[in-house]
Amino acid sequence: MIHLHNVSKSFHMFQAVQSVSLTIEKGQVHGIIGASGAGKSTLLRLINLLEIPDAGEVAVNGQKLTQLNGKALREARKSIGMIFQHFNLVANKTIYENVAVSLRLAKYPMRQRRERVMECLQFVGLASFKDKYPAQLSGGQKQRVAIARALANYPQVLLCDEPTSSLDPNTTAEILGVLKNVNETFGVTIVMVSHEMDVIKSICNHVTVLADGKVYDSLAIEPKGIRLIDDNPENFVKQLTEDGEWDHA
Ligand SMILES: Nc1ncnc2c1ncn2[C@@H]1O[C@H](COP(=O)(O)OP(=O)(O)OP(=O)(O)O)[C@@H](O)[C@H]1O
Repeated sequence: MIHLHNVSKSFHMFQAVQSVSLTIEKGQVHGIIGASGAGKSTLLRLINLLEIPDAGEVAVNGQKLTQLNGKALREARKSIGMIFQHFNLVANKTIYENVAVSLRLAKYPMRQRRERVMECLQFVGLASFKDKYPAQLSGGQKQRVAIARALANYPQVLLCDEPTSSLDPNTTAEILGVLKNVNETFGVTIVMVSHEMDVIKSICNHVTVLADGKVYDSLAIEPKGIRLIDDNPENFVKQLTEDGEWDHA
């Protein structure tokens, strides 16, 4: 489904990604983890050619993206959705318009746009928020809108760049639940960058560990499931005053 072959990317002489080869099979929830600066986001952005590689080959759905440009690349990108840490919603557009914009850009048939927007908002549980603006939503709700927008064009791949890093633990769990549902319901292959081991272990069934722009290891794992925390204030106080809590750090 996704094949990277000897892909490299430098920024001003600094090699952020160095000759990476990686295969991600259809239907995987594939995590990418590593230290800050390891090249995780750059690697993710190389998959849809948001970053153009200096060398190497990127193929998605059997299409060599690195051999495409202009219209053909835009067309191929429709099958690759993306979400970001800071949601990237358009502040002065309603929730409805934020999702509709991706259909407009993809020249989705005009008459069917409304139905498709509402289908996607329903999937993420936010149909009743359609006339609100991003500033009126919580972080978790904004990320759900971003997921609806990314799903609008029926992608086969969803790239997630630190999708839960701005969220509290229980909202993180909620978003991970939505992503798992996207994978299971539509068979969408998910590639998720995160620096949080708990996030990676919860839903990923394959993980690539990056170090200094190179693949350190790539392995199959058994997802541990999504863990909710008790966010009752009593529990916070209890945890703050209990001995041995530092072990959790
Ligand atoms: N557009 C850019 N211009 C210059 N340098 C860049 C650019 N994008 C990334 N880099 C550099 O490339 C290296 C890898 O960055 P990248 O964001 O891919 O790492 P990361 O593993 O995702 O890090 P973090 O977890 O901190 O986000 C970093 O040293 C970064 O400063």
